[in-house]
Parts: sequence; structure tokens; C-alpha cells
Amino acid sequence: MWRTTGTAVIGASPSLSFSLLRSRSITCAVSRLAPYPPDLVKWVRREGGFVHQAVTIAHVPPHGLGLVAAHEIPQGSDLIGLPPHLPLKFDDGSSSVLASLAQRVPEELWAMRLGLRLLQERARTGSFWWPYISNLPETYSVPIFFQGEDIKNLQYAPLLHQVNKRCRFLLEFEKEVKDAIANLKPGDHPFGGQDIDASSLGWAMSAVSSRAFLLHRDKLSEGVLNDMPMMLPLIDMCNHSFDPNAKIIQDQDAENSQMIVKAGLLCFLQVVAKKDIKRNDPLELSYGCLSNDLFLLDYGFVITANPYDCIELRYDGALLDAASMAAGLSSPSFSFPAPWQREILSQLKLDGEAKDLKVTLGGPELVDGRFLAALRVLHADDAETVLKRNLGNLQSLSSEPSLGIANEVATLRTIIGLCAIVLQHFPTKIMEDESLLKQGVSGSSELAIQFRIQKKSLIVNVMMEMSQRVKLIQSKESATAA
Ligand SMILES: C[S@@+](CC[C@H](N)C(=O)[O-])C[C@H]1O[C@@H](n2cnc3c(N)ncnc32)[C@H](O)[C@@H]1O
Repeated sequence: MWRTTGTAVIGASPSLSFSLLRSRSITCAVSRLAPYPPDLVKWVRREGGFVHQAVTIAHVPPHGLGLVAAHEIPQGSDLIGLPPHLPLKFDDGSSSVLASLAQRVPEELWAMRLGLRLLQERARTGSFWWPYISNLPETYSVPIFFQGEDIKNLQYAPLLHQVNKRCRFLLEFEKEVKDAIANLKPGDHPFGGQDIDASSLGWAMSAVSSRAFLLHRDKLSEGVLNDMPMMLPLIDMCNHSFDPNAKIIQDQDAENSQMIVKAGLLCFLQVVAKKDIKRNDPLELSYGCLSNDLFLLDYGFVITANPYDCIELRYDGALLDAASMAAGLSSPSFSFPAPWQREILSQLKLDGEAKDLKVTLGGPELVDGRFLAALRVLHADDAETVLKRNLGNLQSLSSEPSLGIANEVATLRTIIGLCAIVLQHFPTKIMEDESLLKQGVSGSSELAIQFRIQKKSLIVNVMMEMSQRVKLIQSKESATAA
């Protein structure tokens, strides 16, 4: 039953630290662990679950497999209901060795904890979950499996940092796992005597991060719902959309012991149609309002024009001085704010002991509120006017120019200047990236290039949006003056 997931190659590129390169191609996303896995729909029904008669598993290029409606399904219909014993959770049957290994996994890499459990079931002969596990993809297109060169090709430091952190963790965790299981008796071995390496750990972590759902498990004593990641067979065949036609419903009523009765079956949770679904439509869920960084890191894909994508910047006075000079503004004061301006920067947590200098551009807000307020304040020279204003209003792009037209234009032009500087720091231009894609590249290179194109497009969009605002403000001003 156990199939090896390839070998880890450390430091695949001379300039980048780590990658868990596999020997297999990552583009073969549809290839499953077993060549002919059992029918998942039949298994779920046999185990007491409910599957709408129109729900089928099909190829949904380029997303791999997905659920598709074989005929029309009206809004509100029950699509899938799972009984409580079908989800794969960490606690079921996990040994003490597994539990102590799980404790060594940092909170942010929670997927690795459930991944240990998945590896345990993957190795167990006759596992109850084999019909589910055998249907899982054999490989994942997440960047921990990219060639070192493709990690570098992402061209975006915050993501490079995350990828390297994950790779480093997996390589260190491999040693911890090997040490923990080295001298165990065969009966105590959590992975049935199988060897575990960074690559198999990476496979399990990616299987979980790309498929698990955080669900309410039980209410703590204070009545607070405790979230727990679970793998939901069949439901996790749904692909992602920001405008999904299906949603997951879980009964949150503890008195009701988290059960829903559907079609005479006792279900732990269910998927229902949010809209009327047409014949051949894919059934889609929303994985959340995530940036492309998270989609790529956890799921191995990138969304074009993702409204939740953003770029992370570090608030830096010298950089902002350069940005306002690039925008043609004279005497910038970002590097040496006046005491009253520093006081406001501290309130915005962009100065002082509790400072958090990470700011963002893009996403629904377009410009990070704290950052926008700081720019407005630092372009102002009259403390009295600024101190009369509400700090909340200063953080909003939608409000009227709160510190006057000249201040607003200078603020927006500084953002445009900053965007120009950030764009210049990317080693390639969008046009070059697009022509590379046209030439044809490997699956991981394509993802890396798509990712950086999206980051650059986002910056261009912010620049365009800011320029439009400048024009609008100036035209309003000249109309008033006329
Ligand atoms: C929960 S699984 C969905 C089932 C999966 N397509 C399969 O073949 O098993 C999530 C994975 O599906 C793919 N996927 C889902 N939604 C996608 C989307 N909107 N664009 C690209 N790939 C998507 C990605 O490979 C992702 O890691």
C-alpha cells in the first residue's frame, strides 16, 4: 500500500537555501496514490454518508479532479453529508509517539500535525481510510517542491522566506522523526516500519494544507467553539472559487451533539447548493479570502487578478523620501519626522517600542490604512490641523481629502513613486515574464512566473488607481476655482 514519495534534495540551487525537490514531475497533478483507486462516492455512501445523485467526480482541467453536476441541481439542495466517523482528524487512534512528535510542530505549521496522522494511515495495512487516501494526489505543486531556481524565480522576498522556513523545518523534523522511531518495536512503530523523510513529510503537510478544513470540534467549558482541522473525504474534491455555488454547513449546537439528519442519515456536516447549479457545472467551495502567497504556499496555485492579493512592504522613512522624490515632490520629511508626527506614528504603531513596520499595498483596502495615515501626516506641516482630525478617518482611502487637496495629492503621488521603486526592484518586467510563459516552461516555473506577474500587476493597478484619484482631485479643484 505504501508508495515512496521521492527523495529530498537539499540546496538545489547554489543561491537558495532549501528545496525538497522530488524525483517525479510536479505537473502530473491528477496522478493518484493508487493507479486505480476505489470509487470514493460509493465508499462514502456505503459508510452511511449522503451524496446527491447528480454529484460526480470528473477531470476539471486545469484544476485536477473536481466534483461536477451530472444534471441540474436546485439551490438549497443537499449535496454531500458525512457521518462523524469519515473525517480524518488527529486524535483518532494516534499513538503517544505521534502525539509527542506533533507537539514539536510549530502552531503555524498545523498541517504537519494532521499530516503525521495521514502518514500513519497511509502506512497502515488495511486502513479504514485507504479508499480515501488512495484517491489523494501523488504529488503537489506547492513551492517546497520547486527547483531551487524556481523558488528564486518567485522574485518576492516574503514568500521566499516562507518557503525556505518550511523547507528548513521539514529537513529538521525529518531528523526528529527518525530519532523518535529509530528503536521502536515493530508493533509500536507509528508508520508500520516505513522510512519517513523530508519529502514524505512534505507530501503529507501539503496534502493536509491543500485539503483540510477547519471545523468546530467541540465547545470548550466557556462555550467557545474549538476549531479543529479535518480531512473531509469527497468534500475535499471541490475546487475553489471566490463566487462558490456550494457551502459547508456544520451544526454548531452542542446540545444537538453536532449532528444533522439528512435524507434519514445522521450527518456530522454537509455541503449544500448555494445557487441553482447547471448541468456540467463544477461544484465549488470558497477556501477563503486568501492572498496568492497563501494559495501558492498551501494549495499550489495562483489566482489571476485575485482581489485579496497584496504586497508586503516594510515602512521605511528613507525609502519613502526616495519615493516622494521619484514622484517629483520637494523636501520630503519621512526620515526626520517632527516630534508631533512621531507621536502619531507611534499611535499607528509605525514608531516606538510596539512598532510593527509591515504594511501592505493591494487587497480590498488598496493602501494599508496605517500607512496611508502616516503618509498624510508626514506630508502635513500644520500640527494643529492634523491633531483635530480623527485618526480613523486619516486611515481611510474612501474619505474626502481630510488634510486638504495639496496634502492628498502629495500622499497619492508618494504611493505612485513607491510603486515605481518597488517595480524596479523586480529583476524582470511583466512583458519579459509573459514572453517566457509563451516559450513554454516547466510546471513549477510557470507557477513562479504567474505568481510574480500577479504581484507586479497588482502594483501597476495601485499606481493606476492612485493616478486616477490625483486626476479626479485636481479636476474637482480646477472646477471649483473656475
Ligand atoms: C481540495 S483540493 C480539490 C481537489 C483537487 N482538484 C484534486 O484533484 O484532488 C485542492 C486542490 O485543487 C486544485 N485547485 C482547487 N481550486 C483551484 C483553482 N481555483 N485554481 C487552480 N487549482 C485549484 C489545487 O491543486 C488545490 O491544491
